[in-house]
Amino acid sequence: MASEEAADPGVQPTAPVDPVLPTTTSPAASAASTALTALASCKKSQKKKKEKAEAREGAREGGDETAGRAATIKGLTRAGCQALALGAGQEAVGCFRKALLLSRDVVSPWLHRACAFNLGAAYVETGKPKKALEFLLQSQLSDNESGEHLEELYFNAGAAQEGLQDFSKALECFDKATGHSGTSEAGSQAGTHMQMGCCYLGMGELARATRCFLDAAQTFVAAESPGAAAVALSRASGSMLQSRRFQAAEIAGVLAQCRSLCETIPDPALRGKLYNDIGLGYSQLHIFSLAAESFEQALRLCGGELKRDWHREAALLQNLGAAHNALGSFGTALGWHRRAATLHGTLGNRRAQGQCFGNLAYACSQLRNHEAAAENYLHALQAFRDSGDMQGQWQACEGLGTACLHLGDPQKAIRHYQEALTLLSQCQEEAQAIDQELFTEYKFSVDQLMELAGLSCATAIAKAYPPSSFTTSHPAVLVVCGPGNNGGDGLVCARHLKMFGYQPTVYYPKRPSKPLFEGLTTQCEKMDIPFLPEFPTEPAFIDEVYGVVVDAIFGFSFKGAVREPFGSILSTLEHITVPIASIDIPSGWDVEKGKADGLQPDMLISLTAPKKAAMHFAGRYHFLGGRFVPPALQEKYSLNLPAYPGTDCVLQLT
Ligand SMILES: NC(=O)C1=CN([C@@H]2O[C@H](COP(=O)(O)OP(=O)(O)OC[C@H]3O[C@@H](n4cnc5c(N)ncnc54)[C@H](O)[C@@H]3O)[C@@H](O)[C@H]2O)[C@H](O)CC1
Ligand SMILES: [K+]
Repeated sequence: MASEEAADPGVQPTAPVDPVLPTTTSPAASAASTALTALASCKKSQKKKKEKAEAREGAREGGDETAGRAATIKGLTRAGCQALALGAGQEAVGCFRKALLLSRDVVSPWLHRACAFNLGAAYVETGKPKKALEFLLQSQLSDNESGEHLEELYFNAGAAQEGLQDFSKALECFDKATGHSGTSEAGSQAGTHMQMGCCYLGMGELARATRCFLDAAQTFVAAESPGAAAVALSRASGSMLQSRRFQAAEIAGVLAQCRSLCETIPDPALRGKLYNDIGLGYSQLHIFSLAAESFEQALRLCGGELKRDWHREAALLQNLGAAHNALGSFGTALGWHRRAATLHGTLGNRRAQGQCFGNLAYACSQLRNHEAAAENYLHALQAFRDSGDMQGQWQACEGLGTACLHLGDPQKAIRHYQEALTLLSQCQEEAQAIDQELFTEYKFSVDQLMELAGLSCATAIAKAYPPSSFTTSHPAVLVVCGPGNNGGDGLVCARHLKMFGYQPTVYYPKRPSKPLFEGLTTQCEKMDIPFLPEFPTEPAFIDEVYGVVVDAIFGFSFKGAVREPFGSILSTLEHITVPIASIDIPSGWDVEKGKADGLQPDMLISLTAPKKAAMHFAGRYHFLGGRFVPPALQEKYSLNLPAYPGTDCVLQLT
């Protein structure tokens, strides 16, 4: 079971994840670490740069400037460098700013630019990319500057653009930096590759990101920097896992290389962090034996009593327990679960403690100790109640019900199962409550949200199925729209697809007579989007004419057995071979439980947040769209949504 997610005590636990150290698998985490890496790299080049600036300044000040002013600039520059080296970014900014002001009265334009560069680079360091760019631009060096100086300038400008999440501009700068890197050390070239990898991650281009990280790793190995090389490999494995386009053996190879480099890293903290990331990587690959070994190695490096990282230790204990559950070595798992639960309890991580109790209960039930299982499910239930985790609560109740059945108390089991059902329906009601609140409290209108939802769908489709990937003569898309808002999303999606250069055709058999839907229909008609009078009954016909089918038939309000004409439509769609992109939920699926013998779309675009049924989605592309839930509402309902990259309206989840 996942330590970051609710316990799933009734089923085989899934891969563990680390609640303390986010991996690079979610764009949210990658964006955060992008910024950190950028700053860390800058720091190094910064230091080098300040030293050079000092040297240059010393060499050129000459007799033209008053000796006093030049000496002050020199002193300020040195103080700025020292402040940077000590991590006092603000202080450094203050020194460099004063130096820049003084340099304005100095005749040497070169000196002025050097001071502007220092200030710009310090702003990169302090996480103020906009300001950084302003001064870096003032420092434009001339063409006859040495390549190394230009490399530094472009590197910092790239880091600033990256900070502003303008990844394509950042990549342009990094590209220029590598173009001027002829004589620079291999390490700095590899650093630029790392930054480029982070940019590609931010853009959701995972294969390119992987290539950059792997290139960086190779260069770091050649430069005998095992720590940096291992970090690069760890990032590479993260993007490979996220992209789902790589074979498990390839990813395992990268993890193994990373692991062997770890042995030579002297810094125990970095080694521990990397072993943990490697363990998470192996867990995602379901290689739980190597995951458990890696977590144990990380655990041994958690630090001595004085600077022990208790939070990391708790996460590692939890992950170790989860890995042993997954291996079926329940006897071994018990000890890890108990230690994890105790430590999380001491640290006040009540929800994580509930997850550990849930895992412990599951292990006990597998060992047929149903009394211990029931006791631990009760502890889990209480912890989930305290932390407001509804999903955890119904799962614990379900586990309790099963334990009671085994203990020969069917009446008690029924009561627990009933409670589980009530909690489950409350989860569903919660999703509807968010929906309601968006309209009533936050004063959004349906058409506003529908526009954003439909735009997300068209964007995700364009990302997964670019026109060049179509085997039909035109990028023809069939959009099948149902009678509710899901159908409305489909109409908006069709309109945006047309704007993106696709050739959508709509089938819309049940049209509500409401201004919203009538308006959307007219908009499509005015854009020359054809509406089919009949649905093609032959799956082969659909396969021949269209490259993608958008399923906008039913969303989260679908209930019961499918009524006509949608029953026949869905039966036909079940037999087509071209990819189906389902909006919000594959139509015909139970919102919670899915439908094993129903539509099996190639793509799912979850709106607002993935619905429970999304767990059963087995297609290639899962996107999240509908970037409109205000932060306060996300917080109120503990949505824990991953961060969207930059200004994108969609986020690729798998
Ligand atoms: N707030 C949001 O997150 C937004 C979600 N959007 C989209 O809206 C749908 C949910 O829309 P809703 O109108 O509530 O319902 P549906 O489209 O799922 O369908 C209701 C429609 O279907 C009929 N129906 C129900 N069951 C059956 C059945 N068994 N057989 C036949 N017909 C059935 C019912 O009578 C209604 O007519 C959500 O999933 C998102 O896609 C918004 O667009 C943006 C905001
Ligand atoms: K749908």
